[in-house]
Parts: sequence; C-alpha cells; structure tokens
Amino acid sequence: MPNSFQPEASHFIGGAYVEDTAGAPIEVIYPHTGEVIATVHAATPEMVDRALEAAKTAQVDWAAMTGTERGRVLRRAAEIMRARNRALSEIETHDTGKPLSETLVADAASGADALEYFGGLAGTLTGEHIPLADGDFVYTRREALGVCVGIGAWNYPIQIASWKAAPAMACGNAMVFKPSEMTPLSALQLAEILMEAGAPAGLFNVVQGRGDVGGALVTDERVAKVSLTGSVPTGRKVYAAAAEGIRHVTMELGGKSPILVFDDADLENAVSAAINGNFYSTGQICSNGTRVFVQEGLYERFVNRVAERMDGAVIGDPMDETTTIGPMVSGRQRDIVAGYIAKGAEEGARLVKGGKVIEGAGFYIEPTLFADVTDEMAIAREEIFGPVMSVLKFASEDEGIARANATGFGLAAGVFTNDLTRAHRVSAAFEAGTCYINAYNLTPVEAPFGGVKLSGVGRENSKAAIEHYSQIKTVYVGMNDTEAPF
Ligand SMILES: NC(=O)c1ccc[n+]([C@@H]2O[C@H](COP(=O)([O-])OP(=O)(O)OC[C@H]3O[C@@H](n4cnc5c(N)ncnc54)[C@H](O)[C@@H]3O)[C@@H](O)[C@H]2O)c1
Repeated sequence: MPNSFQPEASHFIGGAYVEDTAGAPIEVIYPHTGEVIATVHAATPEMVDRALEAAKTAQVDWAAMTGTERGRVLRRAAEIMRARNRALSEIETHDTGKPLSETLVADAASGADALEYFGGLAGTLTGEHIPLADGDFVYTRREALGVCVGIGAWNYPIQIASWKAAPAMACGNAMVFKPSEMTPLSALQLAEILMEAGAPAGLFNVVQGRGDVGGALVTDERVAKVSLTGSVPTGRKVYAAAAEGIRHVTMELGGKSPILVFDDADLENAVSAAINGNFYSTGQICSNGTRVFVQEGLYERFVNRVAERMDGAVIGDPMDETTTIGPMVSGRQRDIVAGYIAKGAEEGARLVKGGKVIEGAGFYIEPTLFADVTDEMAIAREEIFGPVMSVLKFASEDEGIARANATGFGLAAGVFTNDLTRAHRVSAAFEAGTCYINAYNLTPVEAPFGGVKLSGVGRENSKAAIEHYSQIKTVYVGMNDTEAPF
C-alpha cells in the first residue's frame, strides 16, 4: 500500500494537525485500484468544537488587519500552491481518480487562481460615503461575517476548498472546512499552505466527517455563514438547517444543463464542447451539459461525429499523463451510472457508444453516448454525475429554449450558433446562472459562478463573491442639533 498519502493526522485545527481516533475511521480509496491509501477519522463533537473555537478566536485579529495585509497572505499561498502543483495534483488524482492530465491544470491551479484573485481584491474592499441634507451623511463599512463553514463535494476537492476559503478570508472571515468524506486529503494541504504563507493559526481549519459532522457545523451558534457544494437533496437539508439560525448561505448544487446546437453551428466546436461538457472528469461535473439538443439539420452528423471522436478517448491509469478518462470516484458512483445507462436503454434511447462497466479492480465505466433521447426519460431528467451524454433532437428556436428550460435545475446552459443575435437572444432566455456562447464549462475566477432555481443561491468567484462573504454596516452621522417633539 502506498503510504505517502497518509496525512500526519485527520484534522487541521488551530494551525496544527490534530488526531482523535475516537472518531469513526474513513478509508481513502484509490479509485484506479480500489486500494486503501489512507485512513482518517471523522471529527468527534470535541474536534468540531475546537475547530470552531479556533476559528472564532483567529477571526478577530484577522479582520482587524488591513485588506492589503490579508491579501498578501493569500497571494503568497497562491505562489506556494503553484510551486507544489504536481504533488497536489498527484494527491488529487489518488483521491478522486481524475487523470493527472486534468488535475495538473484544473484543480490546485484553479485554487491558486482564486487565492491570487481574492488576494488582489482584498485591499480594494471599501464602504461608501452617502451625503444627506444639511451636512448629515452616512458612511458604510464592509465588514466580515465572522466564522464561515465550507462543506465540499468530492469532484474538485482542493478547488472547492479554495473557492470558498479565498473570498471568505479576503473579507476578514475565518473558516472551518469539511471536505467530502470521499476525498479528505487535499484540504489539509491547503491548510498547511495557508499557514506557511503567514495565515494566523485557526484561520482555516479542516475537520473530517460525513453528513453528521457537516450538520453539527451548520447549526452551531458560532457560525455566521455556510457555503455548501453538493447535491440538491443535501442542499435542501443544509439550507433549512442554516435558516434556523438566520445564517447566510451559498448553495452550489447539482444540474442537468442543456446545450443547444443549431444547424448553423461550427460542428467540430460544438462536438468538442459536448465532449468536454460530458466526459471531462469522467462526467463528474455539476455544470455538465448533459442534455445536448441538436437541431434537425445537423442531428445525424453531430451524433456520428461525437461517436467517432469518442474513439480517441484514452481510458486507463490516471497517473499516465496520456490518459483522458479515469475511473469514477467510487464503486457506488459507478453503479449509479450503470443503473442510469440500463434505464436509458430500457426507456428506448439509442445507445450509440459505450455503456459498459469495465471489469477490474478500478471503478471504470465506458464514456457513453445516447441518441434519440426524449424529455421524459430518466437520463434526460435526473443528474447522473457520470460520463453519459444524451442527445435530443429539436426543430425551432422557441421549442429548443422551452425544452432546455423545462427542468428544476438551472446551473449552466450553452448555445452553439453563428447567428449573432440568436446567440444573445437564447442566452437571455436560458434559466441558468452561467451561459456559454460557442464555448462550454469554462470557469475563470474573474466570472461569477452559481445557479438559479434548484441549482443554488449565491455566487462563487469574481467580485460577486464578496457580497456573499461580507455585510454592510450603515453609520449615520448627524452634523446638526438633534430635534425632538417634546
Ligand atoms: N454547483 C457547484 O458548484 C457544484 C460543484 C461540484 C459538485 N456539485 C454537486 O455535488 C454533487 C456531488 O457531490 P457529493 O455527492 O459529494 O454531494 P453530497 O450532497 O452527497 O455531499 C456534499 C457534502 O455535503 C455533506 N453533507 C451531506 N449531508 C449533510 C448534512 N445533512 N449536513 C451537512 N453536510 C452534509 C457531505 O458530507 C459532503 O461533504 C452533485 O450533485 C454535483 O452536481 C455542485
């Protein structure tokens, strides 16, 4: 068993690794081999309490620093993260099974972007001055919320941790982060990096555990804000639990996003986007465009071309840098996907390519293409979170938009067309938080990211995230005598 992935201890609290073996063990499985590569322990109530207390204490002095000083720490952390990109990517590949060809460019690299971006923004955060009658005025102070809780999903562990921690810390908050129990390793690395970059002990803490540990964090009275990345069912629970204490929330939840490909689209670009938007990270991406609506005139050519291009997928050892499709994160997730594939075939979709579980120790399944999918089929309605593309046929623009929006989700949407006005008209009509024109699934830190409808509330990345990690205090200044009726 490779033991280089065993962390020094399960949790990172108050600036140091902390172990408490009284918590239930959680095995970390390498999805390529099914081997246990590390074991951590779920946080006991005592660990949760210590982490929240450490965050509460650290937050006071951190918020008193200038934004420029806070930003310096974040930008230093970004540099350390970039310098360690390969080691962090190898951890992420072993934790998630995602190929190294991806983790080298999309995980810690994106986390570093967030630290750098919000590090740069920290010094610019200000309130405003509002002049009133007779010399009175109001000024506003942009203040931190306090202790924030971050809860992560397993598909982009260090990216999710960084996307939450960076804006939180830029605004003067402290954080307790709970990674997904499937992928507990890399958030500990982020905690180490932040300490090395000069963050005070207790500013960013990591506790391990399952939903019960998440639940304990969400309802603690020391917590001002909860940011969750996860599924809609978990989102409902966490949002409701946070509401009890009137806590701020950001909910980054699931999706079933549409891509509309019109007859006049550039075929190769649309096919590339559909491949990226369904098979990158073996399909385990919230904003994937899993319902690909293709206009009648291009439909057969599109389906054939996707199938041809799928022959170029390199499935296998995720540590081999030529691999483009790794295993699913777990046997359970692979079985869920296999179940959807069986249902798709049963419900009459045309299986064009793939569809089979790849037998062996790892959790592999073939990238799968279904054509002739209809709106009522389970594969067109439910989030699969695996490498399954559904292609549906449409005729008119109005029909395409109506069907694209006929879902409870609203995370992302894409349109491929060379008609300039149609591209903008369709984007305006999409019920989605992020829309793409002749592109798909790019998430630069400068752009707001988040969902509408069941896909969530709040935005990550960009200046918009600042609104979700700070609050405005109004200070009214009287410059005149105070009048009273008696
Ligand atoms: N919108 C986004 O930015 C985004 C990004 C990645 C993944 N996702 C979504 O995440 C899902 C896949 O991730 P997952 O399977 O890890 O999600 P999940 O909902 O099962 O778990 C997410 C996290 O919530 C925790 N949790 C579970 N129950 C809880 C409770 N009652 N209280 C507090 N915390 C609790 C889990 O331990 C985990 O850390 C998909 O639906 C995907 O679309 C969304």
